[in-house]
Amino acid sequence: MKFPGQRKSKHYFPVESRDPLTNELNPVIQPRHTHITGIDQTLVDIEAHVDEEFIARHGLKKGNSMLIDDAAAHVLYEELQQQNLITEEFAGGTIGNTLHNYSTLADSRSVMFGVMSRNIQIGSYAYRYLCNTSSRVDLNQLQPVDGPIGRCFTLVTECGERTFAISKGCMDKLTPEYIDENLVKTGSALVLTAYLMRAGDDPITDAAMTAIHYAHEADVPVVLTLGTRFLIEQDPQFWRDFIADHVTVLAMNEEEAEALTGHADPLLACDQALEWCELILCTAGPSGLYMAGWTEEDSKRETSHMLLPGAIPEFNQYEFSRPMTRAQCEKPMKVYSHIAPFMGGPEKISNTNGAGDGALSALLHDMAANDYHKLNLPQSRKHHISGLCYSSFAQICKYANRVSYEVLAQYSPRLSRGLPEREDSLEEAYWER
Ligand SMILES: Nc1ncnc2c1ncn2[C@@H]1O[C@H](COP(=O)(O)OP(=O)(O)O)[C@@H](O)[C@H]1O
Ligand SMILES: Nc1nc2c(ncn2[C@@H]2O[C@H](COP(=O)(O)O)[C@@H](O)[C@H]2O)c(=O)[nH]1
Repeated sequence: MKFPGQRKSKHYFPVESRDPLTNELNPVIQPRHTHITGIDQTLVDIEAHVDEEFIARHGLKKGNSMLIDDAAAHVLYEELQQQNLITEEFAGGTIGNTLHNYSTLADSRSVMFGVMSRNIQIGSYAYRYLCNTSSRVDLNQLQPVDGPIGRCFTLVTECGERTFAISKGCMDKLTPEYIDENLVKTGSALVLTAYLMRAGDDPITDAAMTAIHYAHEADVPVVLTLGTRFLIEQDPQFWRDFIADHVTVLAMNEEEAEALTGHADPLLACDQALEWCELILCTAGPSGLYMAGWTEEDSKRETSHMLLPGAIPEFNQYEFSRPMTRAQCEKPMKVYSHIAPFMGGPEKISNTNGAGDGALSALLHDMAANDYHKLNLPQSRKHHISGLCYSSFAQICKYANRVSYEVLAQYSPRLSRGLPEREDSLEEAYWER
């Protein structure tokens, strides 16, 4: 497990290089490792640059992710091929991307539950999916199916917006027996997407609910990313109840946040959604990102950054506090943080595909690092108070933002490598420039 956020460690990280005093108290020869788990619809992104007329002609809605049937997929694919519009084909799926990016950043194991074609031809989509996934993502639990994985036509229009048309294949055929109870229960987090709930009669929804049940039994945080506003605005009350009943950490963009809460202001949306869950990551495109959560009143920490105006005045006052669940607090108080895009964003953004998933993988890294540190150094001062994360709200914002930038700069939703090694301190080497 790498240190989250590539900054100088004040606590012992990696855990082997500890203070000689604590070594005597509790010698650890081999650190104990942690992992996270996730469920996804196994998908390959087929990226093409098209105009808005193309989107409308194929009955799609700009910015949405829509399911299309085999006939529509055939027509779409034929046209893309004939006009030579396909620019890239790479492994996708919102949770697949998040697990891959987590494993790349943390240099640590994640486990993916999903399906995979039983017979794989070299060069097929299934083959590409496997080739384009980090070897730190454990794919041994995948359920074999007799058919293709899904295809996600990722149609990028001139403004950089991406519209998804999903040809399902067998991506929703995952059954609950393929969810390994022990792996979920021993994980640092279980990560899911709202897309898993739109599978109709296919079993992946039951598989997700089974995993959620295992996670709750073992007190493992359940992390949900909302996917697209179009899905949420169909039935916001369903999602509010779902989050209140099942979700610990919620990730969304500002449009999904508005669909969920009715608030266009991301800060007010976060404030509202905090009534239903414990921690929120809300990305807001060119406006950067917000985090909101709970901390213990008695251990809150004041920021040294400028106090920010907003719908909640000086909302970032305690952003140096660490996120906790309400159950971990005697006197819970709400904390908010915001950050503008790293270095103002890359000079050129060809598309924003996967920027939000990238931010979430950084948050997951911080959560898993906390678990890892606690498992190996339970007596550390860090764990006198139980927290959800290793770092403060402000520090996680920086890290998440930095990772989004990297995804935007490299034209693919999956990181090809971790953050640059020279960036051994975000504050000194990079951030303050
Ligand atoms: N146009 C942009 N300029 C600068 N940074 C951006 C831009 N779009 C996205 N980002 C960065 O990427 C993060 C995630 O982007 P966003 O578009 O909100 O995610 P999603 O893919 O979930 O819609 C933002 O918080 C910001 O840091
Ligand atoms: N599991 C699913 N993933 C989907 C679906 N529609 C799109 N996607 C994936 O989202 C990422 C991009 O994420 P974002 O951060 O830009 O929102 C992309 O790689 C697609 O594969 C879906 O229905 N299910």
